[in-house]
Amino acid sequence: MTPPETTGTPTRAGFVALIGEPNAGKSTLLNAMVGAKVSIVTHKVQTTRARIRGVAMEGQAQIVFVDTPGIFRPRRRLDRAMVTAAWGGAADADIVVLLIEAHRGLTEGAKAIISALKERGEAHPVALAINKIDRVKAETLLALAEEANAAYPFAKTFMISAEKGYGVADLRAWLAGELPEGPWFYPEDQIADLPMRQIAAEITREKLTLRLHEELPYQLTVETEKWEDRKDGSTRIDQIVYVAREGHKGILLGKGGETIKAVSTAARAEMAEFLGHPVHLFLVVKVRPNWLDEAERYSEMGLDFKDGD
Ligand SMILES: Nc1nc2c(ncn2[C@@H]2O[C@H](COP(=O)(O)OP(=O)(O)OP(=O)(O)O)[C@@H](O)[C@H]2O)c(=O)[nH]1
Repeated sequence: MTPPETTGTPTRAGFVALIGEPNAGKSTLLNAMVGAKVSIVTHKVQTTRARIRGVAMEGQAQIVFVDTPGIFRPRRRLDRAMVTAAWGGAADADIVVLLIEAHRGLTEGAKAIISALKERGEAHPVALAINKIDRVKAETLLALAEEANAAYPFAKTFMISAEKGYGVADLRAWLAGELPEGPWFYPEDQIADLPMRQIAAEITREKLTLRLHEELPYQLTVETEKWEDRKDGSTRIDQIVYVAREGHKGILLGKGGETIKAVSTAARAEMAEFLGHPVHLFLVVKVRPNWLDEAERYSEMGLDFKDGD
């Protein structure tokens, strides 16, 4: 086969939001499309504000899965307000995939999500994935697909079993083809540990917040620059704390660097606990005056590093 780069196949990249009731199988599906490492991590972290749950490569396309953080987690009936709030994540997405469970059918929760999709006048394509098809008969499935498509004009319907892997490749290939043409968001060698990089950045940010209280400069971001799993079982993590002004740098460093040292110690301990092995953390504070432009760029990408939300 001719390599893609010589055929002139354009690269594609974009964001996909998986939505659905708790237990619909979102994590299992993500796992099947991205790789096991990712959802083990994301399952542990429910409070992180980082929204990237994983990145899958499909041919020349980079599919970035974004989360709808915490919103669909509560184990009670979905009400309108919750569903509406969930769009924080889905609004950033180029494509939305609604997961429903084959054996449960079009539940009240699923209907509430569909109403919200309609109310919003969702402009992006919404695909329906009927999951857990291993649990029902074919006739049931067809009837459910019909019922759901009568309720909403889904761009496409997939019948899948996230657990057994049925239909997952088809869904992924379709998603890849629907994404807009454009350059990839992330270098390929960062994809596997991207969610972990984000979680590590969130941890440092949280420690900064705890330490600095209201002194915390509003314009502050933490980025994980390097992530290196070492042969001795430890991980080296290099992070940059960006501030907008020289004066902020002083606040972060503290007298004789004591503030940043304390933050680093606390953050390292939490990262080590999270990963279950030793961590070497290196923090650098840098001034990036054009931070606001950058923030806009990140928020376009579905990342949310802004303060105060
Ligand atoms: N039989 C069957 N079970 C599945 C399938 N996909 C997922 N499950 C099971 O359904 C349960 C819920 O799956 P999760 O992936 O955790 O669901 P989720 O939507 O991420 O749930 P929340 O994290 O609560 O939002 C798990 O016990 C899975 O093993 C499937 O295709 N077939």
